[in-house]
Formats: sequence, C-alpha cells, structure tokens
Amino acid sequence: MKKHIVLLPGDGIGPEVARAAKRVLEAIAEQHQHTFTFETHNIGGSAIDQDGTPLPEDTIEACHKADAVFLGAVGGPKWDDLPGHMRPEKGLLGIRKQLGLFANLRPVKAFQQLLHASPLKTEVVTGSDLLIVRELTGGLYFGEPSERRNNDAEVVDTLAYSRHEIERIVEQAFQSARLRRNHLTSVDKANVLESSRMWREIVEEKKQEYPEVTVEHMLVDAAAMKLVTNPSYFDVIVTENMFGDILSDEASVLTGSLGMLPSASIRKDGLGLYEPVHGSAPDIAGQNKANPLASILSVAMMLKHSFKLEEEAEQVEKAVQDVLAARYHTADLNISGGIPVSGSELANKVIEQLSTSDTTENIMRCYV
Ligand SMILES: NC(=O)c1ccc[n+]([C@@H]2O[C@H](COP(=O)([O-])OP(=O)(O)OC[C@H]3O[C@@H](n4cnc5c(N)ncnc54)[C@H](O)[C@@H]3O)[C@@H](O)[C@H]2O)c1
Ligand SMILES: CC(C)[C@H](C(=O)O)[C@@H](O)C(=O)O
Repeated sequence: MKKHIVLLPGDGIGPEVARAAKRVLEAIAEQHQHTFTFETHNIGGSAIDQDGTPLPEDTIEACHKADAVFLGAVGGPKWDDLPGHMRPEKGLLGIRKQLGLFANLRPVKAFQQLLHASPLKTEVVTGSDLLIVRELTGGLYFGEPSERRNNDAEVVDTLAYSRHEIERIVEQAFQSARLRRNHLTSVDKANVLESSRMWREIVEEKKQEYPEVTVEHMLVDAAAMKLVTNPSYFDVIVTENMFGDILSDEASVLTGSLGMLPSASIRKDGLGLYEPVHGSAPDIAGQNKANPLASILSVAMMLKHSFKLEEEAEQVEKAVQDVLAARYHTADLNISGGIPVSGSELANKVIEQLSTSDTTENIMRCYV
C-alpha cells in the first residue's frame, strides 16, 4: 500500500514525539512492504518564527493532498504574549477547521501495566476503557464575535453551533458506541446553556436510529466528578469542543500520564489528523524526556482509521503493551521497580518489539 503522510512536528516536545511516530511508521512500512512517504511542514510557533504565521499556506496545501497528517504539539512561552490571532494554537485550530476535522476521538484506557501509575486508587482505575468523542470545529473555539470591547471594559466569546454540526458529531458518537459497548453518555450544561438544550434534543432525535445504544444525558460538572470516582461506568462520551478538551486532560490521570493519550481528528472521507492529546511540554522540551507513547498510539489510530490497516494498528498497540509489560517507561510514569529510559529509548523498545509482538494474543482494542 502507498500512502503519503504530512508531518507537522510543531514546538517544544512536538519534534521529539513526531520523530518517534515517523520511525514507527517506517518500521511498519518495512515489515509489511508498504510505501509510506513523508513531507514535513511548519505549524505553530516554529511557523511563526520561520514564515511569520502559525499556519502557512504550503502547510494547508500539503495537508489537503495527504492521506494522513501527524501533528506533534504547538505552543510555548516564547509566543505567549502574541495577540490571539497570531498565537501558535491558532495554527492547530486553523488546520482542524481547514480540513473539516469535526470529530476528535480520544480513547482513554488504563493499561493493566500502568494501574499503579495513576494517582487514583487502583480499584477505581481498574477497568477504565472509554472514548471521548469531542466536537472539534465549532463552539466557543470558533464562535464570532470573540473580542475585547470599550478599551478592555468588556470582553466577549461566542458559543455557537449549527444543527448540522451537532447532528454529525452525535451521529459519529452513536456509531462509535455501536462498535464498543453500546453505551453513550452525552455531556452538556443543559441546566444553563441553550446550546446544550438543543444538543440534548438532537441526541434524543438521533437515538431513534440506534435502538441498540443506551443513551443518557449528564451535566458536565457531574461527569467531571464521575470520571475520577467511577470511570469504568463510561463507554462513549460525546460532548462539545471545550468540555471535551477539559474532560480528556482530566481523563488522562486514569492512564498514569498525559503522555499516554492518543487522538484522531477525523472527517467522513477517511482523512485524519493524528496527534497526542498533550501539549508542547516546555518544561521538558529538548531533554529527551517526552513520553512518545501517546504519539505512537496515535500512529496506530492513523493505520486503522485512515489506512484501514487493522493488523498493523493492532501490532503497534501490542508492541506498546509489551514494552510496558517489560516495565520500560519514561519519567512521567510512576512505575515502582520499573526501568526508566529516555523518550527515544522507549520508542526504540517499541520498534524492536514490533517484529516480535504476536497480535493473536488478547490486546486492547479500544481505538474505535
Ligand atoms: N495539541 C497541542 O498542540 C496542545 C495541547 C495542549 C497544550 N498545548 C500547548 O502546549 C503548551 C504547554 O501547555 P501545558 O503545559 O498546559 O500542557 P502540556 O500538555 O504541554 O504539559 C502539561 C504537563 O504534562 C507533561 N507532559 C505533557 N506531555 C508529556 C509527554 N509526552 N511526556 C511526558 N510529560 C508530558 C508536561 O511536562 C507538563 O508537566 C501551551 O502553549 C499550550 O497551549 C498544545
Ligand atoms: C492547544 C489547544 C488549542 C488544544 C485545544 O484546546 O483543542 C489542546 O488543548 C488540545 O486538546 O488539543
């Protein structure tokens, strides 16, 4: 199979984890006689420095032509004082919007080997296996107006959704639920927000088409609490952009580290942008400490969603599992009696493991 992948390393630890992602893709290509070609482009702060904008035109063009995109991370203190429209994060929001990537899939699964790495009690974390389906191209992130007024005496951001935007993400969530355990929790703030009340109505309408899926509505504040007190209660969570952003970082504590959470930002035709949920981690950038596993698991999602290479995707997931079972870990993971290694060494271990991992064994198949 021939596939062309655009790499957007970005800032901070972005280039370190993007390197790991590329090496895993190269190893998979070699083993299975695929031809994966790569093209690297600027985004975020590094694009501001080199091109004067967080999202250069050639980056957008290359992504449009690609079969899949991998993004490391954007942002950092160097660019924090720039005006809003010039910030590195605008590059990330812009590419999601330009590519029409309305659905962000964020699977959260507590690896057996990492149950003790979470600060939560082991009995709470055990069995956690959920998928957050986050709306990605609407809501507060993109609503207009968004501005300061009257010499900073007032400020406004706008939370706006069209019916179509809500319908398509809710539909995606029902489809994901059907592939998993048929349990959908729609998270909103319907006791306060009109947009949430319309969201609820649309979920109620859509559920008629998916009678096998059990549906419930939960307020976001209650969901935030339940996520850390009874996480195994959840199967699929669907929610709007901002709530999904916050809940997924919260959910990362179940896995032991933000460095463990992969994501896929997808649209209907298969093109996807794959990125770890974490940011550019300026505190550890350039020190080879970044955990590459969120990025490597995002590669597994790329293989599955964009390339339909199920076996290869499972091979990557299994290799990660085996490396953790061998107790290798980066410093962000608290594993007593483990073997601490650098980020690049951990990526090496996964790549070595790829040739030996037996995917017929029971592995975590949570990335739907
Ligand atoms: N997708 C993205 O590009 C993205 C996501 C979130 C934040 N950001 C940006 O990143 C910058 C830093 O944000 P932040 O500090 O709030 O969040 P962050 O996710 O970068 O870091 C939060 C904490 O988690 C740790 N961490 C994150 N990823 C890790 C990894 N792979 N391995 C080990 N430890 C890891 C960091 O060291 C830090 O202590 C900001 O500019 C923010 O806007 C970008
Ligand atoms: C960097 C930021 C714009 C981004 C978001 O809020 O979507 C990040 O937090 C994420 O979760 O990918």
